[in-house]
Amino acid sequence: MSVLFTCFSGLLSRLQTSSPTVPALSSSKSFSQNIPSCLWKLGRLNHVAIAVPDLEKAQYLYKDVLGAQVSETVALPEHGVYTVFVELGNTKLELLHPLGEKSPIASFLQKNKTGGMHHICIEVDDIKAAMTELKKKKIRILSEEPKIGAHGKPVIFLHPKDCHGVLVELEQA
Ligand SMILES: C[C@@H](C(=O)O)C(=O)SCCNC(=O)CCNC(=O)[C@H](O)C(C)(C)COP(=O)(O)OP(=O)(O)OC[C@H]1O[C@@H](n2cnc3c(N)ncnc32)[C@H](O)[C@@H]1OP(=O)(O)O
Repeated sequence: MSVLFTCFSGLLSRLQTSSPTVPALSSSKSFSQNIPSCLWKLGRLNHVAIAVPDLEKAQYLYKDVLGAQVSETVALPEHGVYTVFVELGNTKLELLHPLGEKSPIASFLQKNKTGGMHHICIEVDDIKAAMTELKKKKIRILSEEPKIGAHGKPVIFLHPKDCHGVLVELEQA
């Protein structure tokens, strides 16, 4: 009962705050088709990841030129990356550099020689529920199970071709 109430009040607040450019609910669809899922929800933007060909130069840019707080380099062999986090207050940047021959960042940098935005990471409140629903909606998840990500929490990646050209990481909040 309380779940239903939460869903319904969430729907009402979305309807009340929706932008005028968002099309109104189609009267041809039944009301139940438009009830948003309530098993899991998106949270805040955790980070934006940037693949860089030279980690030291990128650290220099963010720390010494732009004056940001920049972490030490951490190796994450399970993901095939070196990571550096840049603290921005409301979110973070994650600088990524290839580690090992099979690194996903290596193939990305082959196509984007000077580096570029690699993925965005959004927090979710229930990553398993998210996986179940996204699979039903035919969004490709790039691993069978969540992996432990840079913050020691479970993460999954969604195929960029199913997310309008952006590789999306979901992290358990
Ligand atoms: C530590 C952790 C954390 O933050 O917690 C991390 O960051 S780990 C960060 C590193 N880990 C990951 O990225 C894991 C998830 N990534 C993957 O599974 C892979 O990198 C894929 C995204 C599936 C891409 O695989 P692969 O490079 O073998 O395929 P591919 O080069 O043929 O790419 C297939 C198509 O996707 C596009 N594509 C590839 N990478 C992309 C990206 N990052 N953003 C947007 N589009 C991308 C390609 O241009 C290509 O499009 P066209 O066909 O149109 O040319």
